[in-house]
Amino acid sequence: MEFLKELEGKRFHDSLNEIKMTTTTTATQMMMTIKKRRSVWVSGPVIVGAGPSGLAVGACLQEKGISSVILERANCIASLWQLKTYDRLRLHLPKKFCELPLMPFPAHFPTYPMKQQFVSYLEDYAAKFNLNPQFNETVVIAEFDKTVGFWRVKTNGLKEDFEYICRWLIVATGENAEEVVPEIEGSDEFVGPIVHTSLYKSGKVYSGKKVLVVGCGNSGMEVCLDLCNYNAMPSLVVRDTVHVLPRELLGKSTFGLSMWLLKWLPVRIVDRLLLVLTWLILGNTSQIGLSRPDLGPLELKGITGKTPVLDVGTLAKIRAGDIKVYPSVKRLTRTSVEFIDGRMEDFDAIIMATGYKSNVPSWLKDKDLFSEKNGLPWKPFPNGWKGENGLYSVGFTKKGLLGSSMDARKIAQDIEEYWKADELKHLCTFTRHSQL
Ligand SMILES: Cc1cc2nc3c(=O)[nH]c(=O)nc-3n(C[C@H](O)[C@H](O)[C@H](O)COP(=O)(O)OP(=O)(O)OC[C@H]3O[C@@H](n4cnc5c(N)ncnc54)[C@H](O)[C@@H]3O)c2cc1C
Ligand SMILES: NC(=O)C1=CN([C@@H]2O[C@H](COP(=O)(O)OP(=O)(O)OC[C@H]3O[C@@H](n4cnc5c(N)ncnc54)[C@H](OP(=O)(O)O)[C@@H]3O)[C@@H](O)[C@H]2O)C=CC1
Ligand SMILES: O=C(O)C(=O)Cc1c[nH]c2ccccc12
Repeated sequence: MEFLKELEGKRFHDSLNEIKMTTTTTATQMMMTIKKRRSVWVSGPVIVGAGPSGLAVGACLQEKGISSVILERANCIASLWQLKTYDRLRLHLPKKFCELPLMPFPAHFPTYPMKQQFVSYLEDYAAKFNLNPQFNETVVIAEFDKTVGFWRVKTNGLKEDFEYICRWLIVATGENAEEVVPEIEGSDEFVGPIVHTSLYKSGKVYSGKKVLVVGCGNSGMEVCLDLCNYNAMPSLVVRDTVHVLPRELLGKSTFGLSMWLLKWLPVRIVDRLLLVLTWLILGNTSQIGLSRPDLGPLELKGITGKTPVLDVGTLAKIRAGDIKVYPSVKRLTRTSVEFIDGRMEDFDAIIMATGYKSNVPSWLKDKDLFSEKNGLPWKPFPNGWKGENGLYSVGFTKKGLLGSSMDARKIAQDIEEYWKADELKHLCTFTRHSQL
């Protein structure tokens, strides 16, 4: 133990030589690797995250002749899409609302591209703009060093740890960085698997099984449908009100139609129209356990960020009795689930479709741009993209990929102004020196 204390002391005194330890049961088995944290000076911005948002801002900067360094904890771009989503996933907004700046989707892509098509678009996008993220590097601390006027961004890598020193720091780690898994009484007792939707690929492994899906956002609703298609027996926990809209209305995408109507009409009127049209197509959803919030879908999205569910067939399955709807879970026992209305039912597996959260407060020391409570910018859209001292945020607008593109453009434009001013300064200095 003394040995450990000594090491801790050394770690404290030696900030550049980070010491990493993994301990097993005995001191003799103690393995120790000493990892040096190498400092890297970056003349352009450092972008944290190589999802669509990080790539979008990298491309916009590149177009202006500004190279950036992109740091990514996973081993690939768009890790949310490649590693944490189910097989049948498609964009649920038409492609024209999901394309990143400077490169449209290929014309042959369908209106709602499949996951693999979206990923291949992103790969082509990264290649076109020569974006080569540093993979397997997790940002663990980023803080502004007032004494020198630069950001210090510390990463942990597989073999080496780094400290990047830069003037601009762009946060692109996303609204969906970490899974939210609420604690449920009796989880330890339940004998079946309890998995988050980020690990769900398809219903194949659940064929013939009774599965409880907790959460009725877009993930929970679509996972239920997928389970039905693989002959599993899903039930859905709906704890609160929810807006379910058809993906298309009057032959147009609901999202596209909403955006068009919003150009002419106030949000409340558009919501009214959407709900009347929805009622004609989907009928009364409260009869099947899905009551609607008092606020309309777009007004609610604007105020709370809660995305309406875009139905792709789940409602019909609920109506047909293929998916049962339950209220909140009270507790779990070995094989069954007790609901708050007193009903009990046996289940083989539980899928937590309970969403995600930002991880920014866990690594960004600055507290001015992002709230520590929810890891999102304090200021609502469209004002949350810029902080102090060269700090920016992209993709935290609750407006999907369209929001990411808007942020990315603004950030690149803003940095370009400083960049040009710097170039001018250097030019002046150079001219002065050559005149001497
Ligand atoms: C299932 C699903 C479907 C969706 N469908 C749509 C849609 O159809 N249309 C739409 O507009 N939006 C959609 N969204 C919204 C979604 O937020 C965007 O699609 C998009 O992925 C957001 O991109 P992003 O780059 O901001 O975040 P992400 O895609 O989450 O990328 C962030 C990256 O940052 C990395 N990272 C996180 N923390 C660190 C760290 N500390 N150090 C280094 N790297 C880190 C992550 O590994 C990740 O690769 C969907 C979301 C989900 C979950
Ligand atoms: N095809 C597509 O393009 C898809 C897009 N998406 C997008 O991905 C993002 C994440 O979606 P999703 O994974 O569905 O997460 P969401 O955050 O949208 O939904 C989480 C759901 O879980 C519920 N919930 C949370 N905790 C509990 C609990 N303890 N008990 C019961 N219910 C609980 C929430 O209820 P409450 O509302 O009451 O808090 C909510 O219904 C969204 O932006 C979504 O639109 C997702 C899937 C497909
Ligand atoms: O998929 C998401 O969660 C998004 O943020 C994009 C989105 C889907 N449906 C919407 C309705 C209003 C605004 C954005 C979206």
